[in-house]
Amino acid sequence: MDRVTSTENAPLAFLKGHGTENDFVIVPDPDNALELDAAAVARLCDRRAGIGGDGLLHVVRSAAHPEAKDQAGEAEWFMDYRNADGSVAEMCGNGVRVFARYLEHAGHVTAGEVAVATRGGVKHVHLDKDGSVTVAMGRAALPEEGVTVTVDGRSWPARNVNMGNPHAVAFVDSLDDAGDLREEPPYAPASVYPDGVNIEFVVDRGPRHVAMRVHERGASETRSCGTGACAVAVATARRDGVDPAETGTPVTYTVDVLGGTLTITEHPDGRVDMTGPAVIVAEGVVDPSWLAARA
Ligand SMILES: N[C@@H](CCC[C@H](N)C(=O)O)C(=O)O
Repeated sequence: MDRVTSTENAPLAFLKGHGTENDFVIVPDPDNALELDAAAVARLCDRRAGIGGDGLLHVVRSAAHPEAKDQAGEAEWFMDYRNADGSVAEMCGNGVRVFARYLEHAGHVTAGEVAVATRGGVKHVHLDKDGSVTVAMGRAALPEEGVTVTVDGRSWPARNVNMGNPHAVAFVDSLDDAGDLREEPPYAPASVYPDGVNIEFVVDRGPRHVAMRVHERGASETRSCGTGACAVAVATARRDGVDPAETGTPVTYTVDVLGGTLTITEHPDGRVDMTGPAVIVAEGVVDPSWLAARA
């Protein structure tokens, strides 16, 4: 049974937003009154039968959510992130920028700094006056073990990078090498990634400039992935023999995604910042009879 609310089928307010065309259904629920189970999330994210999105941003006050209560002192709002298939993820880089844009849109915060609680810890987001949004993503973890990524019988060595969520970054000759990722999903070993993995395919575009495609865990191919772009920038820096911890100088990569461009800076202490757009495109109400039919 799909469960959108536990007690009633009241109209469900939503917004739609995107960051470099990584698009999200936004569901404001300050008091955590809704019971959004996996099936309900998948219905809302369905591009034909629902609203459509790569994921869903459930906007809840940290104090009202059992997974975020301990972050409430630092961040008033919790991004309860769900993938399009209804699965839960630790972090979403584009999502947290769009989440901050929503908080501004709704009048909960003004332009400037906002702290957002996530399953990957509190993220500090800066809403710039020029419309771009920068998020301090934290540090990347790069386990030494290499992994292999396979698509349709072809394999590439890949770098294992964790940005709070898992990534495998493979350097390829052409972005077309990955083929039709929606038809033929890529594979990376479950022994390394027991909870699944986001897989990025990367080509060089110029000095400190790359382009990527991504197959997201729980969402198939998307037009952008913020945590993925950070993983790609850090993996590319190491491939290029650049480590800010050794040089003492920040390094910035431009990462082109299918839906735009993200700018990623890694600092000498390992912190990674990401800058890109975040846009609210629509808001509305889900038809109560549609909700009722699904309940
Ligand atoms: N699109 C997101 C990542 C969303 C979560 C991911 N699919 C996962 O399961 O880890 C981003 O912008 O980072």
